[in-house]
Amino acid sequence: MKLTFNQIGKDFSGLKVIENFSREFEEGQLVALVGPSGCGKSTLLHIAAGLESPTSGTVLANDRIIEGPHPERTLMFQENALYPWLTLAQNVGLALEFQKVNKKQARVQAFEWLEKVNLKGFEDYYPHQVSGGMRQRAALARAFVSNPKVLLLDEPFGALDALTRMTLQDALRELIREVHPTVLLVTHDVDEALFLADRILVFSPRPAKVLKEFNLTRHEKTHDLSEFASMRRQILGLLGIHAEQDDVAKLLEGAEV
Ligand SMILES: Nc1ncnc2c1ncn2[C@@H]1O[C@H](COP(=O)(O)OP(=O)(O)OP(=O)(O)O)[C@@H](O)[C@H]1O
Repeated sequence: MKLTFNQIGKDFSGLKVIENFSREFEEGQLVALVGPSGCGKSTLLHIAAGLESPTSGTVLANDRIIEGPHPERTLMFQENALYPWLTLAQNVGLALEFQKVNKKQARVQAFEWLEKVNLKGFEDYYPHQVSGGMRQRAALARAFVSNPKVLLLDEPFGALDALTRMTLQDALRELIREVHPTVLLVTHDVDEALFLADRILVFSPRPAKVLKEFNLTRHEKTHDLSEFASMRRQILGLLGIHAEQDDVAKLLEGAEV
């Protein structure tokens, strides 16, 4: 599904958060949104999800104006949003039950998707009985089970350690290859953006404006991102950061390093 942002502006009680944002995101593309904390990246996702209305402009999903949430556009957050009183399989299946798939069929599909994210054998565990990485795997399964046309990921792996994050990035890439949604990914991790994205938009401080766009479509990527060293330097430079890579995520999150 193609997403088109047409001259989007957004104010919150007079606070200008987004100004004149226009971009087209082609079907199946993964576009990373990178920028300083509070610049308006999540707000762009919420507008695409139909949870917020723009103050000016329109967003189109294919040729239809987005006027509210729709199951074909799925939002996933950093904090695992699994229901603690449901098992992993029930959490994943629930997304289908909301769409009127019967319980038995939903359970079968939940098991299939949990297997794809390496959680075979944990279907009947509750969220508190598995690790944070496993919870995010289950959240990925839940995001993909209803075959979304658009996936809006807001710092999905931000709370995980670096190693777990990388395995989750691999899992996400596999799922994307299979389902082929259009993906907008908000991340503070420049390496995550370089690894996953076809395009990277770097935003200014609020009100969010695109400072620069990077195109990575042709690269066949591994976690060895040395070939992107110069792009990484440019992105960090645009964000006003000249630090060792380990410090970057913390700096972007506003912490002192
Ligand atoms: N529902 C809301 N009501 C009022 N103000 C809001 C609302 N949502 C966001 N804002 C404000 O809009 C600005 C941008 O917020 P947003 O969450 O989009 O930034 P962000 O770039 O995603 O930040 P971060 O990287 O820290 O998550 C902030 O100043 C925030 O306080």
